[in-house]
Amino acid sequence: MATDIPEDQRLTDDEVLAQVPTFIVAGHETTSTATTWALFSLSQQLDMQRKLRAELLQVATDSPTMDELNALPYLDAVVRETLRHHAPVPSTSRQAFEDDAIPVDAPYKDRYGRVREHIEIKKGDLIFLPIMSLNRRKEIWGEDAHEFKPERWEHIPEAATRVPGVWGNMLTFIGGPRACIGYRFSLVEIKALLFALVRAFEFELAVPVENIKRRTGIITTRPVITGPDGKTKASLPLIIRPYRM
Ligand code: HEM
Repeated sequence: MATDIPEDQRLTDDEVLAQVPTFIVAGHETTSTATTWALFSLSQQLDMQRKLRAELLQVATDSPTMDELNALPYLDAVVRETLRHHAPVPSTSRQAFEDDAIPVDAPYKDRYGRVREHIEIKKGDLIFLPIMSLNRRKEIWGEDAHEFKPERWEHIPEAATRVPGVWGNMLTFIGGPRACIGYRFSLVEIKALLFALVRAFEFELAVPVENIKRRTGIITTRPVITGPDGKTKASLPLIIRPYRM
């Protein structure tokens, strides 16, 4: 690899190759799943799809720069809301290296009815992090937390400003030293995909929305439908028409 850095700091060819699966799973599936969910929500909320298209059509070029994409407020709100509402990685876990106490926002009752001021954990405990549930928490986002509403990003609630995620007042890319390293890249990828797709096409669901369920695999959560054979498969059937002004 690069010959202008000291040899002991260079990656070997094997080390470079070993990154490929990580980038395919961590980088490709997550971003494509996020874009799929964005199209799912925009196909249900045609007013939002039209509003987004109107904004995108004001851009004078078919190949905008990253800065041009990032300057589009409604596109930004749609991407934020997609990643909040449909967190492609809906949960993860951590294991405690040592006994510890996790601070909580407000006292709570444990399963024995005792009031607790923090969560006690022991070395080795596994801690499940319900990313999507936290992203949709009514105590943070209000009564409409379970709705897809890009407009909420015009004024986010005060409680959301305290969410310790690495990006966007949500836990979609988690936080701390092992947060997602690819989130900036992913955000601009999703924006570029939606820019090209929503400018050129109109999207509508091809099956009743009740037929589309959510299934979580090892990492990502995707839309699935049940086929005539009774088997579910990852799919989002859409009717796609070229957009004519
Ligand atoms: C919408 C898109 C994405 C989502 C929702 C997402 C989400 C996440 C989450 C939740 C983690 C933490 C996993 C854990 O430790 O339990 C993570 C880690 C990671 N992500 Fe992403 N990611 C996305 C896109 C990307 C992209 C585009 C790349 C690379 C180009 C990437 C590369 C990585 C890598 C390498 C890690 C491991 C970091 C570490 O352990 O230090 N991700 N991602």
